[in-house]
Amino acid sequence: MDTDDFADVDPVIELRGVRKRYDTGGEIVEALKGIDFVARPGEFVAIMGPSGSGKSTMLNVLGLLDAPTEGVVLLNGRDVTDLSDEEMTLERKRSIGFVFQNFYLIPTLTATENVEVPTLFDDDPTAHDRAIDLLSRVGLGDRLEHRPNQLSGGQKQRVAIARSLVNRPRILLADEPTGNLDRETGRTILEEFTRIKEEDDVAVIAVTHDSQVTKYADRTINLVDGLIRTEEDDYGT
Ligand SMILES: Nc1ncnc2c1ncn2[C@@H]1O[C@H](COP(=O)(O)OP(=O)(O)OP(=O)(O)O)[C@@H](O)[C@H]1O
Repeated sequence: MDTDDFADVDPVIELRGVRKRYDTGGEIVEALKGIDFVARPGEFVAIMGPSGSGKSTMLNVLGLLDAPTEGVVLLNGRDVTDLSDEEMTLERKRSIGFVFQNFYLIPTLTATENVEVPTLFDDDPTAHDRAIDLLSRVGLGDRLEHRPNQLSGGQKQRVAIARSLVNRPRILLADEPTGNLDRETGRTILEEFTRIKEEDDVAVIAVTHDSQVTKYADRTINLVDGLIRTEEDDYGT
């Protein structure tokens, strides 16, 4: 798909004029200083930038984990900026999956049970089969009953990816997804992201310091001091 094709697709998430200020006991830190950003289904966007430039803050705002101080967040075209915490949690659960650098798997649960965790309160009889299917898709069909300490780093990250997809999100947010992995394992995770965006039409957005990630991304946003400084795409424009 080139940029023009993407321009016809409605954004799944959009930030308009987003500012985020933190008040740390009198000292005001402005982590985001006016961010305009759009992600569409089926694209992979990398967010890079120096330490303290606002990457995690931006990811938290995109993930509805943190509300902007100013500006608007649109999810599937709907303004979700002023929703209550409860509504926000529901929207997050419906539309957004998270993958973190440290995997955050529960050590006492098997791979399948870990993938099922986000569905635990849903009384959804299909969740178990979906968990098995997702684990098979990420190449762990023969590791279903393994616990995290019986899995390699890359396998743990793949369990975390399967878990992030169990509620069929439209957006996958990843915070340093290759940060704790060797280069080759990181590559398999990035190939997984590519497959997910293509097959499931998910928007994948990853914060990273790893230049390998940008090779797989369709676009790379560079944040500097709370602002998008440059944007590069791989569409040849
Ligand atoms: N909860 C918070 N309270 C106060 N200040 C915060 C908070 N979270 C972030 N900040 C500040 O906002 C700025 C941006 O932080 P942020 O974590 O978004 O940067 P980052 O680009 O993700 O950095 P890193 O690459 O080191 O993780 C920094 O100056 C940071 O100190």
